Amino acid sequence: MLELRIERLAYDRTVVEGIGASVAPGDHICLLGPSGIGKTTLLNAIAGLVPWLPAGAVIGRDRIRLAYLFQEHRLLPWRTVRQNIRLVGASDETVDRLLADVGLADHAESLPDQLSLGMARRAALARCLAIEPDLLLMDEPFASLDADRAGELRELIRALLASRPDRAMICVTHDPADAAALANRLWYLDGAPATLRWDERINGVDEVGILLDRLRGVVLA
Ligand SMILES: Nc1ncnc2c1ncn2[C@@H]1O[C@H](COP(=O)(O)OP(=O)(O)OP(=O)(O)O)[C@@H](O)[C@H]1O
Repeated sequence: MLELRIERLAYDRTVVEGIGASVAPGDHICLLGPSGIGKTTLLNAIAGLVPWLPAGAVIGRDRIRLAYLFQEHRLLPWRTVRQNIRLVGASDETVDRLLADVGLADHAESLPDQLSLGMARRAALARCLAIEPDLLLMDEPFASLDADRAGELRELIRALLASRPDRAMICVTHDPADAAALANRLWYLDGAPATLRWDERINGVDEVGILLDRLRGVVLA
């Protein structure tokens, strides 16, 4: 689906370098790493939001549909939830179905400012799904939510991923619980400049625990 050959991502200094990896349909990747290491920068590069990245750094993106759930909801504040989702080309019927899926059936005509943080994030997720993405990128989708809301949203995303097995996902997170719930592959970004120190396929919560123990070994080594 995607081939990453990213030599360098730099602002005033090089943040990330030497990323070589491929992403296949059905990959559910959690991208972990210390704060400020470059996870969002890498996700942005994958999304095509780093304009100076040379052609050939991310191969295959032009052949897939991609949606990005940003940390902020990025809904247009002067449009209703329905209008925001219709902007990506969804019919009213699709909007209603997706809003029901994310538990916002009663909020189609609300403005984003009338929603709580968690509700706005679910509305943004519905907009992502309206794109029918082959690859769903998410940047800390559970950040700033209380444990109950985060758990609900995690469960919702897990169910949505299960409903279309060939869809791929890359989710930036700090929380190993997200990896346990959502991932079948873990990436760990670390170093200065940062690179993928770790790229492991996983399968099941026990294995996540074992891998995270090994990962702690890598981090502490
Ligand atoms: N637009 C920018 N201009 C200059 N430096 C930036 C910019 N965006 C990010 N950086 C720097 O690049 C580094 C990586 O930032 P990035 O947001 O990608 O890290 P992260 O791993 O996603 O962090 P966090 O886990 O805290 O969200 C940081 O040192 C950050 O200060």
